[in-house]
This record gives sequence, C-alpha cells and structure tokens, in this order.
Amino acid sequence: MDTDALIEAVDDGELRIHELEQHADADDAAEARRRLVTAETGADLETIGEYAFGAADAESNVENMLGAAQVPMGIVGPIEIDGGAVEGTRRLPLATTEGALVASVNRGCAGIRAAGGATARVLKNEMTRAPVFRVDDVAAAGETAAWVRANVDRLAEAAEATTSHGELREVTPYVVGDNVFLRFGYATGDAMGMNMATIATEAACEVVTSETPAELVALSGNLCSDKKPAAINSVEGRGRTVAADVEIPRDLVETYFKTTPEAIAEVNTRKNLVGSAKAGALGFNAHTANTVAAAFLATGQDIAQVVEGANAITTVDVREGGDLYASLTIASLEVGTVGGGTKLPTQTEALEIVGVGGGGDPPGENADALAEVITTAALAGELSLLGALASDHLASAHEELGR
Ligand SMILES: CC(C)(COP(=O)([O-])OP(=O)([O-])OC[C@H]1O[C@@H](n2cnc3c(N)ncnc32)[C@H](O)[C@@H]1OP(=O)([O-])[O-])[C@@H](O)C(=O)NCCC(=O)NCCSC(=O)C[C@@](C)(O)CC(=O)[O-]
Ligand SMILES: NC(=O)C1=CN([C@@H]2O[C@H](COP(=O)(O)OP(=O)(O)OC[C@H]3O[C@@H](n4cnc5c(N)ncnc54)[C@H](OP(=O)(O)O)[C@@H]3O)[C@@H](O)[C@H]2O)C=CC1
Repeated sequence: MDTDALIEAVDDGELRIHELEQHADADDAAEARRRLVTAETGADLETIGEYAFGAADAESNVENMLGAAQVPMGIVGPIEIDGGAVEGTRRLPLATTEGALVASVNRGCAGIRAAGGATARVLKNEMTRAPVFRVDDVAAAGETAAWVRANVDRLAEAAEATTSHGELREVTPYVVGDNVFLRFGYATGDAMGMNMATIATEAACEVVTSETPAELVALSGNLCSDKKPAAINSVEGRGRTVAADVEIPRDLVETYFKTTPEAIAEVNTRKNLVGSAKAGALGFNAHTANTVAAAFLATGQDIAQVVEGANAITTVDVREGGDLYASLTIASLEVGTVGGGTKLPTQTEALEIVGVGGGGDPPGENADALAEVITTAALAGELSLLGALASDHLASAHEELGR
C-alpha cells in the first residue's frame, strides 16, 4: 500500500497505526504515521522525518516509528589510558544538548593527557537478573535457598544452554518472609546482556520450580535492579564495575583547572562526600551521569541505564609533593558493543570512533575497553567541574557556552 492508502485505511478503522509495516515498507509506514499525527495534533514533523538511516534498520529497536530524535554530537579527547583492555589514546563521541558539557570533559581529558594519562581497570563484569518466587513459609524459603546454593552448576547448565556467550557466575538467594529472590549474575561478553540474562534466567527458573517448593511470580523481582536507583547495584555492582585514576602535577592543575589541588580536594570532600551523604545520595560524584548519558546516547546503549551509571564515587587527595590524585569508580556501568542500539548506523559509527565496534577478541574485550574509555572521560568531567566550582567558573562557563 502507498502512504495515501495507509492513511485512508487507518482513518476508516481498517488498520491500527502500529500495523502499517505489515502493509508497506518501514519508511512509508513512518511517513504515513507522521502525516496522521500531524493531522491529529497540528505539529509539523518535517525534521523528525529527516533521518539518515533506513527505517527497516530500526525495526528491532522501536515500534510505531515516526522518525528520529536528532541530538547534537561532539567529540572529546584524545583520552590517554593505561587500561586492562585499552592502551594508548582514544576519542569518545558525546551526544548532548547541554552546552559546556563537551568543553568540560574535553578540558579534563587535556589535563589528564598533559599529566601522562589515566589508569583504568574493569574490576567485575556481571549482568544480573533476579526473579521473585512465592513459597508457603520461611521453612520452604530456607529449603529453596539451600537447594539453590548447592546446585548452581545445574542452574548454569540450563542457563548457558540458551547462549553461546553468556556464563553464569553466581546465584545469590535473598529471602523476605514467603518471598525468595535469586540474583543471577552473568558474564555477557561484549553484550550489555539484559536480553541474554533474562532468557538464560528463564531457563534456570524452570529447574528451580521443578526441584524446589518455589513458584515463579515474576522473572524480574527488582532485586536485579534494572533502571531504578538501588543500593545493591552500588555495593555489588551490575554490568561492569570500573575504576579510573590519575595523578596530576600541581602546575598542570593550575594550568588546566585554574585552581589548586587543595581547592579541588576541598570541594570534593565538602560537596561530593559530605553533601552527598547529607542528601542520602547513592552517587558520591559531581556529574558522572552527564558523561555516561552523553556517551550512552552516542554509542547506542540503553539510555535508561544511566540510572545505574550514576552509582559512582569520586575521591580526591593531595599527594606528598603537592600533586593531585583523583579517582572515579563506577559500580554499575552497563555497556555493550554488540546488540541493542549498538547496531544502528550512527551508533555503529560512534563505536568505530572509539575503536570498539562489534565483538572483541577475546569476547568481552571491546565492551571492557568502552567501559574504561567512558569511565576515564567521566573522571575528566569530574575534574573539570570540580575545578570550575573551586575557581568559581561554573556560572560564567554556562553563561558563555550554554545559553
Ligand atoms: C567551559 C570550561 C571548559 C572553560 O574552561 P577554561 O579553563 O576557561 O578553558 P581554556 O580555554 O583554558 O581551555 C582548557 C581546555 O578546555 C577544553 N575546552 C575549552 N573550551 C572548549 C570548547 N569550546 N570546546 C572544546 N573544548 C574546550 C580544551 O581541551 C582546552 O585545552 P586545549 O585542548 O585547548 O589544550 C570550564 O569553565 C568548565 O569546564 N566549566 C564547568 C562546566 C561543567 O562542568 N558543566 C557540567 C554540567 S553542570 C551539571 O549539569 C551538573 C550540576 C552542576 O548541577 C551537578 C552539581 O550539582 O554539581
Ligand atoms: N529483556 C529485558 O528484560 C531487557 C532488555 N533490554 C534491552 O536488551 C537489549 C540488550 O540486550 P543484550 O542481551 O545485550 O543484546 P541482544 O538481545 O541484542 O543480544 C546480543 C546477542 O549477541 C550475541 N553476540 C554476538 N557476539 C557477541 C559477543 N562478542 N559478546 C556477547 N554476545 C555476542 C549473543 O548471542 P548468544 O547469546 O547466542 O551468545 C547475545 O545474546 C537492549 O536493546 C536493551 O534495551 C533492556 C533491559 C531489560
């Protein structure tokens, strides 16, 4: 059907607007949808309709496709990193609408580069899924938890039969009265792994329900915990747990951040540590979510998982001799270089800029490298914002670059 015929069929009640792809190609379906929405709302959708990829490429990423949200993309770097998976310099594209953000992260990268680079390591890699089961009473809950602890290998066999890349690393039972939660943790190679872990966990649950008194209530019981602020992710990690640090000589702190190591350390203590504690925050940092969100948008990560990416602690010390030491540890950075949004055309190009497109060799190497680059860039952003606060440049920077 052509777009006129699609519109007529919707207007006549013969087709619903989410059924258009069954009768036309994906681009025509999107155009018909735009014309229908314009007729209904009066909104001009010309720019939303100007996208550079084929709508069919996005079929597994979105339903009821209308067009694309275009977010400006900047670039930071080179970022110099001595990492476990990445060595040397990388650039990172950041998609954002916040003026001054790219400049800020870029300034931090320049300071880090001048100091000889940062060190970064992925410390843990476990994507989690935690189903909730119903039992009769706490005796049955105890029996179920004990069976699971003794039979992790049987659960691994069932889970790993569903994937060639996923590996079950651990299953931790939690009991609350007549509720049993099992937190499954998987190594997921280069995938962020949420679909992979969910499918694998469903298979493992069948073993649990056949061998114990537990009945499955929901495949996700919120102890995972996906896309919600949760202390368990801050403590145990989820996805990649990544740390980056740097030592910057005093004179370079003054050159790049227009302040002293002592002033940056004091802002960090009073703001990121004391202020965050008083606020009851989970993230003890200045704006890690800024870099994580912009990198996630650019590289095709699941943007809702910025919630977990903000579980980060920034530390700053003045070392003997007066140089600045700074670190950033992100407890739960959920990233992939295959699957999800990473296969869309602009996101693929962005991953190629970082040098991590597709599967790594060995699997997991590319996602580890991306995690190290994002964490180091976020450390750069921390340093730059702390410097701007210490030198009282925050408001003026945003007046100049952000309005
Ligand atoms: C704006 C700057 C960087 C100026 O900083 P400056 O020191 O005046 O800049 P500069 O001209 O001396 O250049 C230093 C380096 O900055 C970079 N740089 C400098 N300008 C640009 C530019 N236009 N485009 C790209 N890169 C730029 C560049 O790397 C350059 O080095 P070079 O490469 O030339 O050797 C600084 O004032 C700054 O970083 N301010 C802080 C802004 C910031 O971090 N905003 C974050 C968002 S705030 C927010 O969302 C969260 C918040 C604040 O609410 C959280 C909270 O509660 O704290
Ligand atoms: N289901 C859910 O509850 C949720 C889903 N999501 C969505 O899940 C998607 C991400 O899930 P994810 O599982 O990462 O992606 P996909 O579902 O796209 O699956 C990726 C698959 O790629 C295959 N693969 C190929 N090469 C590699 C490699 N080198 N390393 C790892 N895997 C490889 C794996 O297949 P194989 O397993 O056969 O080895 C893997 O399962 C996103 O779209 C996200 O928005 C987000 C939150 C919750």
